[in-house]
Amino acid sequence: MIYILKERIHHYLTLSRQGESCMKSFEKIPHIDLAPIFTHTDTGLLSVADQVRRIYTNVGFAYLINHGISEDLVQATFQAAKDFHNLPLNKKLKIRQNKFFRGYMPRSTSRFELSTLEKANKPNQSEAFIIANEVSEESEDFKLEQNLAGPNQWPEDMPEFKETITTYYKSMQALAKRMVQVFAMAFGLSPDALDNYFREPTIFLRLQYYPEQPDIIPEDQYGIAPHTDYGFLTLLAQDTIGGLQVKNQEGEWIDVPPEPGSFILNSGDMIKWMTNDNFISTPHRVINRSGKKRYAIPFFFEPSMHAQIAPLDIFKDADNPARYPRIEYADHLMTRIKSNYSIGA
Ligand SMILES: O=C(O)CCC(=O)C(=O)O
Ligand SMILES: [Fe+2]
Repeated sequence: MIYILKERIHHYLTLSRQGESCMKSFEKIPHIDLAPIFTHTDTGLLSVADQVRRIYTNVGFAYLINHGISEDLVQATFQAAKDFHNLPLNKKLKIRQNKFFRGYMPRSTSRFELSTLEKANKPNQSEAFIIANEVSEESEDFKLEQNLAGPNQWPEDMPEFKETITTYYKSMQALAKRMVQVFAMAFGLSPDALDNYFREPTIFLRLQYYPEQPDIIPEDQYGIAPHTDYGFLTLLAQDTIGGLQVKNQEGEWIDVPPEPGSFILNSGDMIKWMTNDNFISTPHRVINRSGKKRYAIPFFFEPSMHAQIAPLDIFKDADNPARYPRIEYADHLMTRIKSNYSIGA
């Protein structure tokens, strides 16, 4: 099975390199039905991997349906996000984001300054509650207080909040791990070929809140300014308000309207890096023009801090040498965080 996919991907990559300039850009976001990956049949997995390859070499975003996560859990998590953001400011500030990036991020403390994308001069009009992966107290990073290795912070007296968020986190982690296997197959590798990069995955779960913005919004005033995600993949739940847009190859901003019951999956910079630019990491942004509060819950699944990331052999040959050097994931992540946030160890 793997062999067939490998042949196919080589054929496809040759074609897409030849036809790069005439590849049609996208105008809407495609769907991926995940039901076949839970039936564990080879053909089912292969057909999903095939769609993943087509979509993430071209669009970089898709709606996932039949993903196996209960809608009740998603709704409970949105309710928890609202409960948190409705707390009085002084309570939220008690767990203000620590130097490990965890806790409450007030408005105006992040902006995305990326040379390759549009410049954001104004801070993002959003707030967040952030938890990240637990790190062993025995680890070097924890002892040295580096690479965001430190404790999560939870609001006082809200045990059910912690329980709901933890349950959601664990469910999303299981789905993300499965999707890494699907991506491995989409790369033309065996399903477990990428597992080593995610032995101690770097994970961020953010409860994002975008307040109502005034009717007239200056050009460069965003809920989140244009950016690409730093890691490997992001699984996003958004509420019914809308406002997320992604940029196609023509430079047009395409809406990603809410579709209840689905997640959005987008590929991050590490997928682009490991595939030597064969897969893409698509710029996106949020502008909340609805006149209402917007909530969104992105789950970021990223390589282990000390994973070594370089273009994979299958994406290199004499005519296509590596476009990126080998890096340690922590170096990439910390550089991005330091340039975009007013916090970070
Ligand atoms: O709020 C959203 O819909 C997207 C958030 C996002 O892009 C991010 O947090 O990286
Ligand atoms: Fe993002």
